[in-house]
Amino acid sequence: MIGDVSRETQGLLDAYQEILIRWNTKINLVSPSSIPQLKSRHIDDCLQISAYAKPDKGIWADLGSGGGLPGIVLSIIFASRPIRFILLESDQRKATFLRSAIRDLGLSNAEVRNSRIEAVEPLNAAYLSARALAPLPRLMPYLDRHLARNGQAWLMKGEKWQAEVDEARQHWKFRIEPIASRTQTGAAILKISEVSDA
Ligand SMILES: C[S@@+](CC[C@H](N)C(=O)[O-])C[C@H]1O[C@@H](n2cnc3c(N)ncnc32)[C@H](O)[C@@H]1O
Repeated sequence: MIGDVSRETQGLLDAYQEILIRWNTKINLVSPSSIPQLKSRHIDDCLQISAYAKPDKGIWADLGSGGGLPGIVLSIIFASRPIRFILLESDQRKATFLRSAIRDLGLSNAEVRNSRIEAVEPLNAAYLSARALAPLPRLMPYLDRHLARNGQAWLMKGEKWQAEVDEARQHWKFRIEPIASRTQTGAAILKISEVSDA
């Protein structure tokens, strides 16, 4: 378990996992082989962000949400804050899943855009997240498009994160705070802000 959550929040996290498992038999939301470790491999992984991010208000854009990781997990955790979660997902079936899960969980703070990230109007998001979407050099134009000037991006990266940062630095200036993952050796959560062209 990462972080203490209320009984109500835990109930929503449990309900989300049940919905995800049910839909995963029809749509590949997460790798079927990872289902037995759904909590440790996926939910706790995403909960790490909530241990560090302290969002106060504004839009939180989750790019390439897929099965709702971390978008739905964070909208559950931050349900009592004045944050509006916008989940961007280009795959129609996954977007249908996300809308259904949001409705079933009663998450009034979350909405889905079934569109490509690069086709959505700039969101001016105070917060942004992405997990398993693309290498950092390909994420940077998305941050440039959707992150507000003083915004923070929370990117969940695998063990090659340092090489991705070095490559991204060739074209972009940004401030970075890497946080070692507690769920995957060598992986990191990158807090990125102050993005501009190099
Ligand atoms: C590998 S999955 C990761 C999903 C989820 N974030 C997770 O950690 O399980 C990447 C997701 O991003 C979506 N995606 C990829 N490129 C996209 C784009 N340009 N715009 C919107 N969604 C995109 C895919 O449809 C897919 O659901």
